[in-house]
Amino acid sequence: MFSAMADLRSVPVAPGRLPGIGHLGALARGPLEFLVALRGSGDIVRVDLGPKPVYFITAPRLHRQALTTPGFSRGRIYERARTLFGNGLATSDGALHLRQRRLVQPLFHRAHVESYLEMMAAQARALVDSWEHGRVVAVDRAMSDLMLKIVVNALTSRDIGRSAAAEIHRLMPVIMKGIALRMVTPVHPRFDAAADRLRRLVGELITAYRASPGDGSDLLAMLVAADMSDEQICDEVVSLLMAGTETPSSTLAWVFHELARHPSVEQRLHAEARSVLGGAPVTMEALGRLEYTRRVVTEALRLHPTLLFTLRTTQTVSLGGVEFPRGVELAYSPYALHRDPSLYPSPLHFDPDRSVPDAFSPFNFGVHKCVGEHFAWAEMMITVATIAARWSLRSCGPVREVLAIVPRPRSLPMRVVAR
Ligand code: HEM
Repeated sequence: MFSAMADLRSVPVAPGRLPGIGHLGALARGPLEFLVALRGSGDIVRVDLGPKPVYFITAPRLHRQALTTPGFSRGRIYERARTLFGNGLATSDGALHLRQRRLVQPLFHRAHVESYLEMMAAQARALVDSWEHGRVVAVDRAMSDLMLKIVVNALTSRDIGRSAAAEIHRLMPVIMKGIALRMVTPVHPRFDAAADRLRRLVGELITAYRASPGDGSDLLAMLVAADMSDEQICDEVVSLLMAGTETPSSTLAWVFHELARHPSVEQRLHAEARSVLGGAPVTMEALGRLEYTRRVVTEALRLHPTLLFTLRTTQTVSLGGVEFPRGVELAYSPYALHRDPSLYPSPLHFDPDRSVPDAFSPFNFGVHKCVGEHFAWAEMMITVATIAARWSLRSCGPVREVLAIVPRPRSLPMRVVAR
């Protein structure tokens, strides 16, 4: 029968392919540059990274289409992540994912997030109160620590969670540091010990919550009250710790890096933080008035997003005029999509005044859209405004971007200057 669809052989192959190793060499030489350059070869481009080719979606309209059409599962990165972190919302797929999404999503509704604003503001204030004029602080580490504190506090606010919280703070940096290596190696003793301990610790917390449910106001109490096994709750907690710390902390580190390079942006931001917050308690309504702060964070999310997501077809799917049979690997890079000059003129320029197109969605589209989006906006806006109202952070030298799930500054020492 005649089909207007082209088959896989029609998809252009990325330049730099070598016999035997495919594109591994080109990718190793400059992974970020390689991904950004793919769009020059077509809307969908074949990359050979092992025995099976991966088809990279480079056109923003196809990216949205792929995420909102049935026929895709999450692909190889998530399969690997599942063996390490279990079947929580951030890694699960299909019917199990939908069931979990129905249970977890209500916990992140605006109204619930509102109940955490005071805690978020108190944590951000404690950080800025600990700084002194002239001191150099590791802003990347300060942001990771703050974002972890906020998630852990939202998860467990009761006394029985306090000692567990301290240990989670010790374990998470070990896990986050080892994750990239552990994804490609069969063992990693430090990572494995920390991940095991984390699961045991969360298991003990769940037992304590079941024995004494408390007033049910924190996330763990709500998970325990939902219809889930202990193992499933443990997977959800690990999932939230993993998904809920790295991305906002990296985004915030980039915000302060960009502010130091753009004094006029910084001035506007500072003026807004003072006039809107001005010592008043943080409310959703006040966050809504931090319009310029939102633009600054949005621009950091555009320029410094997640590197890569994978997909796999679960049935025959038509995309961009090509017919993909079942079992084909696809991928897309928000990092590359957000640097497409047809959508973002002068894409490397940090410009909070640029207008963003519908295709822009740092929290993604479709069934896996970030469940923590409201939470993330609240904690990031509160952090930026709280710091900006008191301090200016000055650069201490050049900053290198490192390859990671969310490419982040290698280290970000900055000098704290009183305003
Ligand atoms: C700057 C901050 C954040 C960004 C840019 C971000 C981005 C994303 C993106 C792009 C996805 C979709 C992944 C996919 O398609 O497979 C996602 C999913 C998810 N995020 Fe976030 N996220 C952020 C903060 C958070 C926070 C603070 C939490 C929780 C406290 C969170 C929890 C999750 C979870 C559980 C999922 C999986 C949702 C699902 O598959 O149903 N995220 N996030």
